[in-house]
Amino acid sequence: MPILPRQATYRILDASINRATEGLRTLEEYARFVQDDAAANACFKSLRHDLTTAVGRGIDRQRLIESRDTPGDVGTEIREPTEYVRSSSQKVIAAASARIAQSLRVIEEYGKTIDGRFAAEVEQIRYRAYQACASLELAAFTSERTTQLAEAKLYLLIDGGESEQEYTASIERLAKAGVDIFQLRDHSLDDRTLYLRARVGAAVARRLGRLFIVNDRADIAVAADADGVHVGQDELPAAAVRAIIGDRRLLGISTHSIEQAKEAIDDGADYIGCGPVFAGRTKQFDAYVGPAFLQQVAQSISIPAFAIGGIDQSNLSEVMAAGCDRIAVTGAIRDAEHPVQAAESLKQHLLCQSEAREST
Ligand SMILES: Cc1ncc(COP(=O)(O)OP(=O)(O)O)c(N)n1
Ligand SMILES: Cc1nc(C(=O)O)sc1CCOP(=O)(O)O
Ligand SMILES: [Mg+2]
Repeated sequence: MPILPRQATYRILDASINRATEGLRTLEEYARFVQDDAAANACFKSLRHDLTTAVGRGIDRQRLIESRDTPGDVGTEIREPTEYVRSSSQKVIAAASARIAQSLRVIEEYGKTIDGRFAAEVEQIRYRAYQACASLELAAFTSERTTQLAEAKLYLLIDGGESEQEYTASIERLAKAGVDIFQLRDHSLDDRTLYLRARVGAAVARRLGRLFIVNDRADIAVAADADGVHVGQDELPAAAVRAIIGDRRLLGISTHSIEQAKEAIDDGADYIGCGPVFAGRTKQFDAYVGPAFLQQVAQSISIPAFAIGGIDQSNLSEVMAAGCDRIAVTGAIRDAEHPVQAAESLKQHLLCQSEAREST
């Protein structure tokens, strides 16, 4: 007497095999068409093929098909609201990876009631799938970051706020108002608080599809799982930062001349800050680069470049006339009477400029 009704076991196996192969196919397509990664594509294809071969060897296909009863399946009507929402390709990968891992485990467990050798084969496929899914998910994170960075226009430097609640509520409001990148820059916080703010800020920003960068501190950026770190000319050199953050997180470097901008690219920066363009209240300087530097950058720098220093609604047109449609600000939003409206307005002007440029 089998430990489970045979018909039910075959139904479970049939559903789980379909789920696993669909998940593997989802990742195969991503590796092939999004990542152009032939090795990853081949890896998922061989996993799918090996699963089909193992099933063909260990499970009676006729019984599998005969057990299928989709109209009578009480589970097809049950849906979580999140099943219909994938806000990024990385979330598609994460969902497919989870589905593959779960269904392979189900196949393995119920497969044991039919054929132990089949279950052992599926176990090996499951281990290989874990590794392949993790690699692809990490690669998806990286390309998502790069895409978000390439599309970013409005970058805001923030402090840690009066309280964690006020800080996260502000990030949420300003992300919805159009801020694409947040940078935590707060020299008054102790390391523990800086880390805690970075961690919660990075999580909130990720949930809202925004990037989160930590100022100066590569160690805290990694510990808090932020998207990257921003360093200045007198701080850790790029190679030392990379040794801490790796290749998957973003590196931003402050530049004050075209020579520094070119050097930053050679050093592997993902983006640069270009300033100080104008005088502002956040940080004092002896000299200002003005829009002339932005013009040089627009003509010869290929990575994303954010103009910074005293930029607000009153001088944004000068920045844009210099060919720059990306800005990093503090005071223009922090000190505005209505920060949300200030962010919305800056973003709208930046997007108009980009659209006008793309259409010419
Ligand atoms: C986007 C961006 N650009 C420039 C800076 C300035 O960095 P740095 O020169 O290191 O000065 P501090 O911010 O550390 O005072 C920045 N933070 N962000
Ligand atoms: C922190 C910082 N770095 C700058 C640079 O040019 O490197 S300008 C700057 C201050 C940015 O704040 P605000 O928008 O209020 O001027
Ligand atoms: Mg710095």
